[in-house]
Amino acid sequence: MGMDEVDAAGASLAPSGAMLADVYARFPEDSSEVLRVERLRKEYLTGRGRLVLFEEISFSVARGDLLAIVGESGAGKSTLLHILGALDTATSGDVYFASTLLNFSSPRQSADFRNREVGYVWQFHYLLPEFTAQENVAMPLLARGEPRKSALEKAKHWLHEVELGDRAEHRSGELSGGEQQRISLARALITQPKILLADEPTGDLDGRTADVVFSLVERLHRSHGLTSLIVTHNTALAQRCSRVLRLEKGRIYEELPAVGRA
Ligand SMILES: Nc1ncnc2c1ncn2[C@@H]1O[C@H](COP(=O)(O)OP(=O)(O)OP(=O)(O)O)[C@@H](O)[C@H]1O
Repeated sequence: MGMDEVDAAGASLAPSGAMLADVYARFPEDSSEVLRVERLRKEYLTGRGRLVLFEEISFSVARGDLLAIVGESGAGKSTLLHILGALDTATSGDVYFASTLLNFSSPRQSADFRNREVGYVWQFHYLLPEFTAQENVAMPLLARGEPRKSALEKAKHWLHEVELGDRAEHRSGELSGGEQQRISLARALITQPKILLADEPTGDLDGRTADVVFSLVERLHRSHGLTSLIVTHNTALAQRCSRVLRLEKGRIYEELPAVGRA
């Protein structure tokens, strides 16, 4: 498969240091660029010296992209996803969200960005086993202070969206791995995030269950007009995405679409 190194798109950029509040004000509905990464570098200082994970990587993500991030174990895929979701910071380089530089001056500001704009699904679901499926899905809204009744109503709706409407009262610990992952997808989407970030969402599941969960991600991605970035080792699932970015030896490459892929 041929690979082309990705270039940053040439759209105009907001002035450096623009405040987070601007993100909301400046997100025009017809804007097609959701994320832009410019010359991103991440390194760790370890006991054995400097570990450069990636350097000078640049790419942009358009609204509606279903983008797979692939690469060898240890290539830095999770780290990249964490930086894009404001859970980690780069050593240098910039991340723009809707043309505005993410430049948080406090942990509270970055938490606010995450809570409003980003939905996360992890390989391990992090559901609270003693709480019902409905309560788990409602959790991000309850954490924001939304009244319990309306948070639970919305959670019921999202459980239907992931085809688990009949499991609302079940404790999450009583459900299967695939069902728990569908609940964590509903929990990620209940806040109606602008981007969905998923780190190996099917990594813990058998092949058939992985297919069910991924098909659900595809359907919700389409029906809710999401922009989704998915780290995966599963090449068959990656090939079902609209774009595939490969992290390799500290650089990022866009894989050309397979012949015949839509
Ligand atoms: N805080 C840290 N300090 C030092 N090294 C770290 C730290 N966090 C991660 N690393 C190293 O960075 C590298 C990339 O980790 P990362 O989890 O991003 O890779 P990955 O591509 O997602 O791997 P996998 O596919 O195995 O999950 C690893 O070698 C890891 O040991």
